[in-house]
Amino acid sequence: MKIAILGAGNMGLSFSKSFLKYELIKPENLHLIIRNDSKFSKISEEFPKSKISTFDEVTDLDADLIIIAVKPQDFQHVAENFKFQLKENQMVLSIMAGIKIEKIQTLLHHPLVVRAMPNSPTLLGMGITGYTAAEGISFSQLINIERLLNSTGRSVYLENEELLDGVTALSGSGPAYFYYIVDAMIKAGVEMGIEENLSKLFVKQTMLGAYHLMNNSEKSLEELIKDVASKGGTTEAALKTFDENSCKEILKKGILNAEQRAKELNG
Ligand SMILES: NC(=O)C1=CN([C@@H]2O[C@H](COP(=O)(O)OP(=O)(O)OC[C@H]3O[C@@H](n4cnc5c(N)ncnc54)[C@H](O)[C@@H]3O)[C@@H](O)[C@H]2O)C=CC1
Ligand SMILES: O=C(O)[C@@H]1CCC=N1
Repeated sequence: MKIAILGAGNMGLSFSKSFLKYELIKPENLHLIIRNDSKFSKISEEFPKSKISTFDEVTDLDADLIIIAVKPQDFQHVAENFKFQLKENQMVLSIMAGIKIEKIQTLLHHPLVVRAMPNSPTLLGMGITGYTAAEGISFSQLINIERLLNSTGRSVYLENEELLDGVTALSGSGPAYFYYIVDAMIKAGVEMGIEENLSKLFVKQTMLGAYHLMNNSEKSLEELIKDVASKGGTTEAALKTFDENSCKEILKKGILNAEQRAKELNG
């Protein structure tokens, strides 16, 4: 299989590394397409055997799968400035937030589009991707794509494309919410006089341990909270402040706002 990555940024390169790591493609069969020359030498050092071209240089694209990993805001420009024609049997996999399959099909004049929403832990093979496909894509074509996605972590097929905006808001953006909470905890530690490095260690190990406990427990989240929060104790004092300030509601509101933004990105 030959794969072209249109937009070799964070996600495009994470995907590329996973495909090579799990030997799903040969490095010679990977074609990285970049906006301009500025990152050429850095990328060619990382991918010495792969083909690297700038967008304007590509006049013919010899790939079975083209992964579109540019920002949604750049997509229209990209689609209108293709110097190559997509061939009938080429598959397109978009990981752009918000942009619907129908819009991609229309702008690319091409029916074979799969839309996916990964997240940044794909870099470690620990991501999760929700994906859906245009009508007319065969089961075996879909399985091939799923095999690639699974090299970046887990993947879940969704029948209903509308849900992908929710997935974007939940797991696509999710790592940033997690870092945001971790950051607030580390800063609280520093304010209480704990050295920053130590505060980081306490918080990161707490998140790791709590994740595993949650994952290995039969108990509900409420019960797990109860296990930590002793009556009249410290945790209860913290949770009271969170509830008084509607923390959970605010987090939920933010996530719904992310979903709304995904819908707006389709234009
Ligand atoms: N960063 C994340 O955690 C996630 C991002 N996404 C989606 O992945 C896509 C890429 O996001 P990132 O990798 O974070 O952005 P990025 O900015 O790191 O990568 C985008 C790349 O596209 C390149 N580009 C722009 N125009 C181009 C052109 N005409 N030809 C070739 N390359 C061009 C840019 O130079 C840049 O390197 C976005 O559509 C985003 O919605 C999806 C899930 C998670
Ligand atoms: O923030 C964004 O728009 C992209 C989509 C999900 C994560 N990053």
